[in-house]
Amino acid sequence: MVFPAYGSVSVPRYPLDMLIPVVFVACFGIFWIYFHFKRRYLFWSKRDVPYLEPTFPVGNIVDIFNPNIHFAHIIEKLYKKLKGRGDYVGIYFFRDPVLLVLSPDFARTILVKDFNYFVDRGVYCNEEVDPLSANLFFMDGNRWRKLRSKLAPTFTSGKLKAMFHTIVDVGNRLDQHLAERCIRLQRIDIKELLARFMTDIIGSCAFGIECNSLENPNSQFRLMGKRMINLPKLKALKVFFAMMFRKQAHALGIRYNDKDVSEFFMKVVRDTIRYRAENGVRRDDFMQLLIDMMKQHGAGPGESLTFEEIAAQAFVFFFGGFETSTTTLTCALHLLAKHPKAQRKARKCVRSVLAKHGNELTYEAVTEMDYIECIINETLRLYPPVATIHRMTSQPYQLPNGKILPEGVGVIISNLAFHHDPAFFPDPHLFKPERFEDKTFAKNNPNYLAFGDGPRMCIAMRFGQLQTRLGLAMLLRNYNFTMDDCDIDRPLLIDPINLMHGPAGAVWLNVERTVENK
Ligand code: HEM
Repeated sequence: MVFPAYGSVSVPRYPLDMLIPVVFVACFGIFWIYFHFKRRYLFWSKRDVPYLEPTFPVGNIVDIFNPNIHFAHIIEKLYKKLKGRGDYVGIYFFRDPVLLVLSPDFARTILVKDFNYFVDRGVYCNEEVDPLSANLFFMDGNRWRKLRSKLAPTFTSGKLKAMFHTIVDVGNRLDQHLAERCIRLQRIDIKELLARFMTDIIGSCAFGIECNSLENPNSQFRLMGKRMINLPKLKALKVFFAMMFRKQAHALGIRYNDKDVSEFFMKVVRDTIRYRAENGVRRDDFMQLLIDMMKQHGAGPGESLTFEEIAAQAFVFFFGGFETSTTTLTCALHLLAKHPKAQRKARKCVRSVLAKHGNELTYEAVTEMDYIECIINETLRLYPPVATIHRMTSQPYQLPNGKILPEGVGVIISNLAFHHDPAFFPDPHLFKPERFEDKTFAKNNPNYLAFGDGPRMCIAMRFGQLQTRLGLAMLLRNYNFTMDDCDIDRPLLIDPINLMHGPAGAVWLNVERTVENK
């Protein structure tokens, strides 16, 4: 064995000559990024668009690193600051120019009149690693157009009527569930209860599956729903990175849905399709309509709905359906507990319409409950679950000042800011369902964008309205909702990390079965 002589052992060196190139490369990198950003920051001035001076590297969204503020509130804050500078203003999300729309009329131009220039939503998705992201919400261009026209017939009033009894069945189970618990006053986390209720409705309507999460809070569908909504901080950061840096996120293969969540939904869809085919089962639900579409459109290449496409649409119906409607109903009940007079009026409306319909909750009865409609509209005005509307130029677009926006520039519309602007809704922070008593007010109002607008507005608006109205009617018919005195003046806190704009944590209300004339 040969031992090296002490004198020949080479002493490890951490020398300056290794450090210097590293520091040099780092400095060069930082300078390069800095100048790259600075060049990008000339985008709006070159196009004579009024803009807000950006700060390197965050642009105009400095608050993005504040973990206590929701993205929709950051945009609302910018709107308040910049309002009065015209129809639109240029801002920057990190290095990317984004057009912030300041007037509802210009919002309508983008969403409706000039829609052909703004077909894309421009949100990140990566179909290769995450097949469920190939859904209507994320898709762009011609693929979106084709899919939208195929899916639109899913939500006609005829189809909704056929599905109505499925929703009522789940509603009856909710009634029974509460009846057993609320003979005397009970304090209930209404958000959790409604999330389970909505999971059961959407599970049934989108997948044709009895999730039974009302009875079993740990049902797999409920757990999956929670996983999609309550993002851990690291995952939220990843999603946020993907939104801001789409190309880089694509290259890194970032996915929204965890692999096991994705596999769970794919398996449910596969099993459902197989079960129905083998047993000749048909149901009045979205899944059946999707399966029928797979058969109908199976003619030409590119025309058929593939299994992955079916799974992705069922998934977006589940995700889009349960969280938006849970948030709406939770906020509505919270507001009604704060405003007992409005709650009594709503209950009276439900009971008097039901009396006319032989005490049966029919489709026609629910659509006749005008005051319930006003409450849902006012709730969505105050708390829109989708609180920013996104578009991206899908071809070069000439701005009203004659300058051209190239393809791929983001556009953001803050429906939350419009809804809270006293110029459009006097006393915007007060709960006044009566504002919507004139039925045309919500329909033709460019300031009210709870479901978006134009060809890309919420495809399931009528379904969302139906299930929230029905849920509210069922609950108000037999239950009274109140809150403890100490909670009356406390505002509803919004969860800053959730992609949707909805309440943070539990929402506790006192629930009690009511007597007929109360
Ligand atoms: C109260 C309930 C709901 C609200 C407030 C709501 C709101 C919205 C909004 C604001 C958009 C974006 C519109 C735009 O960009 O112009 C949207 C899109 C969408 N929503 Fe809803 N939604 C609700 C319920 C539902 C339900 C129940 C489903 C599914 C069953 C659903 C599925 C979708 C889909 C698939 C899109 C994308 C449409 C497209 O890009 O073509 N939503 N929703």
